[in-house]
Formats: sequence, structure tokens, C-alpha cells
Amino acid sequence: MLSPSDTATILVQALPYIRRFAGKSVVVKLGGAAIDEALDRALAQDVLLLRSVGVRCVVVHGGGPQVNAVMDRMGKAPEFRDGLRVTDAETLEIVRMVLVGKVNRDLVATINREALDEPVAVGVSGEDGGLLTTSPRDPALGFVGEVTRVRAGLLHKLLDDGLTPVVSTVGADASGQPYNINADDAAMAIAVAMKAEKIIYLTAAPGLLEDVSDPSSLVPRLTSAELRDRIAHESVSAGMIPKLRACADAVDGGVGYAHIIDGRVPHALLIELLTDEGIGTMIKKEADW
Ligand SMILES: Nc1ncnc2c1ncn2[C@@H]1O[C@H](COP(=O)(O)OP(=O)(O)O)[C@@H](O)[C@H]1O
Ligand SMILES: CC(=O)N[C@@H](CCC(=O)OP(=O)(O)O)C(=O)O
Repeated sequence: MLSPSDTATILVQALPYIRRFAGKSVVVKLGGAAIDEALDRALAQDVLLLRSVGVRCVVVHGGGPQVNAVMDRMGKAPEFRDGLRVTDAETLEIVRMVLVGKVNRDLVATINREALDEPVAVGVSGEDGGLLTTSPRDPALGFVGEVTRVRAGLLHKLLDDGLTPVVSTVGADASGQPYNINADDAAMAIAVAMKAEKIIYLTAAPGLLEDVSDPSSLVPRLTSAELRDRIAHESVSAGMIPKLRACADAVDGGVGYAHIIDGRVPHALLIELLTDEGIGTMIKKEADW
């Protein structure tokens, strides 16, 4: 147990960070691989604490493994190309059901349970209020969309009202046809449109690793140009590819910092934002560190 004076020291240490981030937008992308009930609770506490000190947090979630599990149960084999799910009409229905109907609901409920008598989390899908307009990405991927427009004002309005948006990443085109959007891409587009200070990717790895089988081979910091060179590197595979591309696009699009951190570590978000500890991989446009 910490002594009361240790606790006070920790709180005081957070003060410069609170001053720096109060009033700023921070997009937190929670990867499906890091979603777990106990950790969701720690994440919910982090989001609520950040909100109470004035950080404008938007949570964007994935759920790839959760979609895979339902597809398996239905006897349908998931197929990916460069980390993106090939999405036929039936897969789109499953993605929509799992991301919007299950993962989003569970996260909203977890945050609101932690918030006790002041429920603040509001679930929004990219289809709601035209939040995410999409166009088809590649005919070979089926109903996979790329974001062409973000209605950032909708998120700012919710934040202005003291609410915390929790976004699931199914969007729609102008005709109302839904599309499956990679959650890393959607989070990036939202962060750019909101002119966010930071985008933080919570995933099931310590950050970007030189060698994916060696958790101690963390790459602590990179510029977006260095990151783009890495995307073709043999040590980067599967879901890490869209994540790296999204980090580079975010900082090149005006977001101050992108971070890839270990969502399996309880309170990773608070450690990243409000302490001196540098965790995970940090990406900036210029190398001014
Ligand atoms: N070079 C690398 N460094 C770290 N993780 C990597 C790397 N290459 C591949 N990966 C894998 O990418 C995964 C993250 O992608 P993904 O499972 O799609 O995450 P998320 O659900 O958070 O979007 C990690 O858990 C890891 O297994
Ligand atoms: C087009 C595409 O690949 N969409 C993703 C959306 C969910 C997602 O991105 O989930 P994670 O963040 O957990 O990977 C999918 O269907 O799995």
C-alpha cells in the first residue's frame, strides 16, 4: 500500500501533464486483442479520470478477434489481406452485429458502471448521424470502406456536453450502404478531423517490436518517415501493418503524437498520459526529441 504522502507525490507529478492536456482532444483506440473484462474496467477508470481533469477523450474500438470467434461459430472462415478483412455481405452483417451490437454495448456499459450515478459514455457507430462517410477501398476486399469524411462536430458536441463518445467503426456511403472500416484507420481519420493532440493505440503488444517474438526489442520512438520505411519490413506483419500506416498518417495529418502501447497493462493509458514513464512506441512527424 502507498503511504498518503506517496499518493500525494504521485498526484502532484501528474499536475504538469493535466495542465498540458486539459481541453485537448485525445483519441484512444482499443484493439480487439486487448479487450478483456478486467482491463476494460481499468480502461473505464482511466477514461473517467481523464474526463474529470478536462481531457476530451474519444474511445474508438476494434473487435477483430471477437468477429472471428462469431464467424468460426457460424462455420465461416475469416480471410484477411494486409491486415484487412475481406468482407462479403454476410460478413458485413456479422461485423455490424458484433462491433455495434456487442463490443460497443459492453464498453459503454463498463464505463457507465464505473461512472456510478453519472453515466457519461455514449455509443455511436460511424453510421449514426453521418459520423463516418466511406467509399469502397478495393473491389477485392468487398464491403471494406475508407473514410472520406468525419463529422467531427458531432463528437465535439457530445464532449461539450460532458459525454464520452465510444465509436464503433462501421460507416456508410452516401447511399446508406454500410461498410466495414479497419478500426486503426477510422481512429486515425477521427483524430485528424478533430485536430487531436494525441492518438493512442492500445494493443496486445508492448509497442512496435524489432523482433515480434522478443518483447524486449521495443522501438521506443520513430518519425513518420522512418515508420513508413518499416511497413515493408519483414518483422512487421498482420494487424500491425494498418496500425503503423495509421500512426504515420495521423502525425502527417496534424495529430501531435501517435503512440502504440500495451493495452494488457492495467492503466496503460494513465501511465502514458499522466506520468514521466515513457511506455510503448511514440511516433512524431519530426525528430525533435
Ligand atoms: N513488429 C511487430 N511488433 C509488434 N507487434 C507485431 C509486429 N508484427 C506483428 N505484430 C502483431 O500485431 C498485433 C497487433 O495487431 P492486431 O492484432 O490487429 O491488434 P489490434 O486488435 O490492437 O488492432 C500484435 O499483437 C502482434 O501479434
Ligand atoms: C476492414 C477490417 O479489417 N475491419 C476490421 C474492423 C475491426 C477491427 O479493426 O478490429 P481490431 O482493431 O481488433 O483489429 C475487422 O473486420 O476486423
